[in-house]
Amino acid sequence: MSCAVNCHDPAMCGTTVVSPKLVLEAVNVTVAVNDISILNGVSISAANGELVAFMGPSGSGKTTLLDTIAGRRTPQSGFVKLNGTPMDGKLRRKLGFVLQEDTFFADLTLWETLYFTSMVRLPESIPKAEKVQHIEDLAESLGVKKCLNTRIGDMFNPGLSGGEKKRASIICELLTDPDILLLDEPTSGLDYCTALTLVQRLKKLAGEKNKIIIFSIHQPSSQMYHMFDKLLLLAQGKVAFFGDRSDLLPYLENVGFKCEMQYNPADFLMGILKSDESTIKRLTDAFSNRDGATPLKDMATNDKSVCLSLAVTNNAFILEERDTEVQIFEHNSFDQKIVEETTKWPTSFSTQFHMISWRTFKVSRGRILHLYELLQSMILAVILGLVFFQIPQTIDSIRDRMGLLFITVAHWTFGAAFDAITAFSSERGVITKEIKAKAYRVSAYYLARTLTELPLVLTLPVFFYAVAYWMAGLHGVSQFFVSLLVLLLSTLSAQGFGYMIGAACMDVKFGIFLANTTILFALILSGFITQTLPAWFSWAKYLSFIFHPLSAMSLILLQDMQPLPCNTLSTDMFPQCLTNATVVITGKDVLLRAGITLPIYCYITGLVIFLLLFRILGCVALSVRFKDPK
Ligand SMILES: Nc1ncnc2c1ncn2[C@@H]1O[C@H](COP(=O)(O)OP(=O)(O)OP(=O)(O)O)[C@@H](O)[C@H]1O
Repeated sequence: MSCAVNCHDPAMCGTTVVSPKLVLEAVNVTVAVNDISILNGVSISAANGELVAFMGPSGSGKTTLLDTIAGRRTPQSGFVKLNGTPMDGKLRRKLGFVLQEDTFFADLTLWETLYFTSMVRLPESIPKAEKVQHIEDLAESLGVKKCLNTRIGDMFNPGLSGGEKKRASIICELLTDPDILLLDEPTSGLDYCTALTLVQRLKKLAGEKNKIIIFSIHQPSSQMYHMFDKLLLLAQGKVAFFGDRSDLLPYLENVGFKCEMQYNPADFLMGILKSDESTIKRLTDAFSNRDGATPLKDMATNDKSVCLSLAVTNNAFILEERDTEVQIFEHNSFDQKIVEETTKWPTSFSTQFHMISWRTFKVSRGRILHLYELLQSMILAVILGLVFFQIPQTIDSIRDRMGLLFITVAHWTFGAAFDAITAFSSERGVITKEIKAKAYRVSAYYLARTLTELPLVLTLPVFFYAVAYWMAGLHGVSQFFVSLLVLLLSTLSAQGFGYMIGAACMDVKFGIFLANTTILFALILSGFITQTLPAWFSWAKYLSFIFHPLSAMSLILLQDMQPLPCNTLSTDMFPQCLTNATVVITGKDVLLRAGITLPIYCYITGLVIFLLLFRILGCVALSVRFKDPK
């Protein structure tokens, strides 16, 4: 396969314009973290049709600058403008950002991933058939059409290759036809030919579709280097050069750094950018103090690659290149429809809800109803069923009944909460990327995620409880269904608790620690482990989200139990057996002893309040997390 590039090929080098002129500027951007300067007065500008490369050693600030341009980081000073207007949420919709890491759902195929993106991020006015065609066209042009039905994969179950994933990330952004495309190290991890082909395609895209394409790159080959229109050299957060690529080597020679003919200019540049402090200081000082520095806005408008004039007639763009060539492009209705929709959410709440539900169901089904999960639940239920097999109707076996209820509720509380925390953390990367790209509303995500998982989350507890309940012979049919309902509500409340912790804690380990500690406290406070809490602290059990379902289930299963005669073993639990050996113990006595004194609706109400509270707080925590940077 030949990797040679014909840079005299107009299609490859890009000379056509199909949309109005755009100038993106970052002016005097300064970013610092904890008083450590990361970017120091960096200014760049780019116009459409240009391919701009950011080069610099690792840690020089390339990603930080891309993040700042994309609005993912707020600079301490300086600003980012598009055509002179400060970038805000609306203008950022014109911008696509391909992150350094490719974050996807590993279990989805490439087709499903692209289909989801196009359905939520493209306006509803575009027919589905057109969206599907758009996916296929982009997959074709970036050379991944053959793997549309391959799953994305991860390190455990590989799917797409690294290069294919990178191109998938680029297609996800290109689907919305952004005017500006930012890419953080799109060639990292790719072999020479794949990387070169990718840069060729970006170059072609910038030229043919008239986009501003800005990307960071570590070590471009000589062929790649000559495709860049503009170049930013960063060293220790300062600009060592920014301008036309063709001006760079003459400029460096002027300030005392001559690149020999036989050198790859990129290697030469990286060599000087990685040299000692004094050389870097010389370079950055020379650039900031350069004579006759061209004002930034002129740097963009004077650039040769945008020396084009644009005229728009009815339904066609007529383009004149300054030289001789005249080209006419049919107005692209697909692009136009996207442009019209840049000022609001691309799709309605119901479409976002529908598509996120569609994806959640596909992703969660494998996770929650995994064969191991089912086996684990069934084995545990059978073991409990055997240990508590057909519990006899005697007073000393009351502890066993309550013990079985306690284990059941505790098991599903821990299970649902931890599953929610870990699942949430595993998809956090994708969600963060999509929400920051304004693909959908946080509320649509949260509602779809919560409702879609309901049937999946509830399946295993139903199987578990059915096996354990009937093996232990806890009670009759109606009590089974009512107590099962309470168990399911309790599981949902625990899942909501997990979502809330997952949304609030960036650190998964801390989230698990927090959830573990809180659930243990809730178990202790429930009154089923100890009843020796001080009287002044007795109200605390109502704060336990486990006390309410346990109390409700105990009421359902014990309140109408047949009266049981005292025996010598029951005197500890029921002091009345001491004074009168002929007395019988009723369900009411048992419940009173366990501190369950309220009617059942009070406990169910308490449980529902916790359920709703956790869900609402989870949604608030997510919204705060993804709040738009100013
Ligand atoms: N939140 C942060 N807290 C502390 N330091 C940070 C933070 N973010 C970035 N930095 C530091 O800022 C510097 C620039 O980081 P940045 O990721 O922008 O570099 P880069 O040029 O993209 O590097 P690479 O090529 O390795 O991706 C690094 O030294 C990094 O450690």
